[in-house]
Amino acid sequence: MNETEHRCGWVAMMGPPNAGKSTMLNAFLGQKVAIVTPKPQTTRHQISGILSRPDAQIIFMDTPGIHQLRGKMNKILLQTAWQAMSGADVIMVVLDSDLYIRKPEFFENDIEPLSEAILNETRPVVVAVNKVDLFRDKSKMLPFLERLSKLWPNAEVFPVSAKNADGLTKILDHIKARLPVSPALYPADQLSTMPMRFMAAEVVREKLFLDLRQELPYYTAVEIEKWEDTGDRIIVNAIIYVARKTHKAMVIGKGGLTLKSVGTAARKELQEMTGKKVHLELWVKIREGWTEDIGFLRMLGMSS
Ligand SMILES: Nc1nc2c(ncn2[C@@H]2O[C@H](COP(=O)(O)OP(=O)(O)OP(=O)(O)O)[C@@H](O)[C@H]2O)c(=O)[nH]1
Repeated sequence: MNETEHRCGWVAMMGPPNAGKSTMLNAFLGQKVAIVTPKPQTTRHQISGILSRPDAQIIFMDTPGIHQLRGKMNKILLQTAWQAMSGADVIMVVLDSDLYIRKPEFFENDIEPLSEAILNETRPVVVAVNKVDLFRDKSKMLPFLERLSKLWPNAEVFPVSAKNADGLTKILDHIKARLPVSPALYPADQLSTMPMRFMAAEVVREKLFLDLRQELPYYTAVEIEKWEDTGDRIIVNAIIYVARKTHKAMVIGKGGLTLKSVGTAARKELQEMTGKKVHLELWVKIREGWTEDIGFLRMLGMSS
C-alpha cells in the first residue's frame, strides 16, 4: 500500500448522557474499552479507543455526556467533553433516537449545550442516530431525521444501532475518508491509551452502577491503590469512596453481600480482560463531599 494514503486522526464522541456513546465505542473496537450501564452519565473520563486498520487509524474520545447539571464534578466533566471536541479532526454526535421520537419535547433541551457549537463547526460533523433497533417501523424515524438535517445542515446523519453493530461500517468509512493523511500514532495492537490500572477502576465502577440503586452510584468513586502483576496473577486493591456514612453501609450491603457481588463481577471481568488470575480486594472509605473537592477529583484523574 502507498504509505502516503494512510489516514489517522481523532474523533470526539459527543452527546447527551445515555445516548449509547460507550456502547458504540466498544462496538467499533469489537472489544470493551468503556463501561456501559443503563444509568445516564456513567462516563467520567475521556476514554480513547483506538481502531487500527491497514489504511487508517481512528482514535476515538468517548466523552462524558453533555448536559446542564450543576456541581463541581459536573463542571469538570463538561470541560473534559469540550476539551475532547477542541482536539478532534471529526466531531461525532450520538443521539438516542428512541427517546426523541417518543418524547420530541426533550430534544431541544438535551442538545441545547451542543447545538450552536455544532452548527458553527467547520470540521466534518457526523450524527449517529442510535438505537434504531427499537423501531420495527423505520418510517417513524423520518420526522426526527428531517428535524436534524434542518438543525445541522452541515452534518451527515447516520441511523445506527450500536447494540446490534448495525450501520457502523458506513459511519467508519465516512469518518476514515475525512481524517488527515498521516501515519499511525499508536501501535496497531493498542486498543486504548488508558492504562490497565485505570480500566480496573472503571470496571469496579461499572459493577457499582449496576448493583446499587438510584442516585448512590453517582456518589461513589474508585481508586486503584495497588496493582501488582506477579506474572501469573494480578493483585488489585481498590478503594471505593462514598460521600456519606449511610452510603458506606449501602455499598457493603446486608452481611457484605453487595460488596461481594460487585467484587466477584469485577474480578471475573478483569480476569477476562487480562487473561490472568486476579485477586481483588475492595475497601469502602467515607470522604464527605468528595464530588465538590477539586483536588480529589484531580487525583482521580477527572481533570487535566
Ligand atoms: N436498544 C439499544 N440500546 C442501546 C444501544 N446503544 C446503547 N444502548 C443502551 O443505552 C444505555 C446507555 O448506553 P451507554 O453506552 O452507557 O451510553 P453513554 O452515552 O456512554 O452514556 P453516558 O455514560 O451517560 O455518557 C445502555 O443501557 C445501553 O445498553 C442501541 O443501539 N440499542
